Amino acid sequence: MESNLPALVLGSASPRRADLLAQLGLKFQVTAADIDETPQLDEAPRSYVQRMAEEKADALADLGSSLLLTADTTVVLDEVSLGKPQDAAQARQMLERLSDRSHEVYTAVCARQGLCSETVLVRTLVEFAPLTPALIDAYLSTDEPWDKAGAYAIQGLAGSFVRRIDGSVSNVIGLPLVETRELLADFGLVAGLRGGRA
Ligand SMILES: Cc1cn([C@H]2C[C@H](O)[C@@H](COP(=O)(O)OP(=O)(O)OP(=O)(O)O)O2)c(=O)[nH]c1=O
Repeated sequence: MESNLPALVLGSASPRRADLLAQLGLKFQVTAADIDETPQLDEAPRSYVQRMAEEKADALADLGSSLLLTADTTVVLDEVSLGKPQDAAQARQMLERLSDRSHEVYTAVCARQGLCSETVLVRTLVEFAPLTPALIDAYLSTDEPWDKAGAYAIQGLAGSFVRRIDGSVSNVIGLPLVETRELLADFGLVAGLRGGRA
């Protein structure tokens, strides 16, 4: 049976995305797409993440008949994208701005097989509690802010920053599981959901 299924490839260097995709109980291979992630002038964050997910798929165009899955996540505050912090000063500034208010997290997921391509965009609203300077200092002394959009990881210590969340948590971590499962089903790949270890 399994040999009739399309081979699934996750086009991502994010270990979080690989862990989330594994939760669907599907076998897949991982390969990273290296693209220029510079936003275009006046590009809206929603358009930006969709373009990024699709350009990651474009960059891995030679995967033959495999079903390719790529994604991009950004944190949005006042209509402005907060990407990954470049240094500690930028990470601090992001966390100060996120403190005591709500922001949006968008993830775009692109599934592509041959000429067939579908992209979904998922939004989660996250409200942070007030973050004191001491708390931000302590957080910056960990590894967590690095390589994360908005300089935080909801799945780690920053889980205690979150007062309220409206929407998908997996979307914030980098791959919305409901929408990804449904997207893969559109391409005939049904989540395994067998042999769980939880
Ligand atoms: C907000 C938030 C982001 N993140 C991560 C998810 C993504 O890995 C990262 C956003 O960067 P992305 O550019 O979306 O992804 P990536 O560069 O890590 O991987 P690739 O482009 O190869 O797929 O931030 C968390 O892990 N937890 C969080 O709470």
